[in-house]
Amino acid sequence: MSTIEVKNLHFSYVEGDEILKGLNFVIDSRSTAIIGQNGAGKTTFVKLLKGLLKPTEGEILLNGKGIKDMTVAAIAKHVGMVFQNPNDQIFKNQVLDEVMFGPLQIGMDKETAKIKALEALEIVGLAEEKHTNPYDLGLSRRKLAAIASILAMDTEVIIFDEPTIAQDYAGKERIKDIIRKLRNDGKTVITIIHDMNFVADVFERAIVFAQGHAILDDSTKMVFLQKEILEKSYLEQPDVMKLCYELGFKEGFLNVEEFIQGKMNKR
Ligand SMILES: Nc1ncnc2c1ncn2[C@@H]1O[C@H](COP(=O)(O)OP(=O)(O)OP(=O)(O)O)[C@@H](O)[C@H]1O
Repeated sequence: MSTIEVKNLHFSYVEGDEILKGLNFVIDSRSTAIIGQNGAGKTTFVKLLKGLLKPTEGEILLNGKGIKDMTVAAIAKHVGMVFQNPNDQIFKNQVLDEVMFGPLQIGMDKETAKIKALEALEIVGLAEEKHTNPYDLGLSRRKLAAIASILAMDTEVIIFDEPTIAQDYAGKERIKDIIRKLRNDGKTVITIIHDMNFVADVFERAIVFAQGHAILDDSTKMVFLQKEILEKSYLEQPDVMKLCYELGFKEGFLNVEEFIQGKMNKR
């Protein structure tokens, strides 16, 4: 289990226009969703975490070491990131080669890289497609191939940027299982996401970014109970929670399973 400490983190692309205005939190073992309206600075934050951008002030410590003192290649051995658009990530002609590329880049030997790649393809449900050209896969399965290529690197930290875009129900369920498995395997999972129902189903912690600050940071349930603050940040509660309030229930249930469980317990 790795530790990530974010200390007084500031960032500006353009001088005088701060995007991040002093973030402070510690990422722990809980699976964490980062939510917030468009332009809130979520992607900027994860780019800082990957070392692709440098803070203008403050720092991020990975296992106690300042990220700004590490090379992007050194950070890549610890932090893997699945990009929003798989086309930004995929460039090999065969799924297996694509999924082996990341592990080889971070110094894994060929044999281990192949084993890790085949395992990862199994996890995302693409074992049968190892010889397929990734561009012959539809967008949702291409995205799963991109996820496999990061899983195969076996990094301690895995970041997903909008994993559910272009996924149908089955794809979303598979990605939920992947995130739960990673978390249970002791990986640190951080996900930028706009789909609040997905957040409610999977993540243990939610951090809300707004105007350069982390304005809420708590268990997913506690965050979603802050209806007024969420509305000010142009965020919605999950559908089941909204429905329960509309129907007059006092409790804030996150999803169908929790609702059924809560009602059964009262019988
Ligand atoms: N390379 C860049 N140069 C200048 N400004 C940028 C650059 N990249 C992002 N920005 C600006 O920084 C702000 C934060 O962008 P960022 O992509 O981090 O937000 P986000 O919360 O990830 O948004 P979204 O949910 O739309 O992906 C936005 O106002 C954006 O226009």
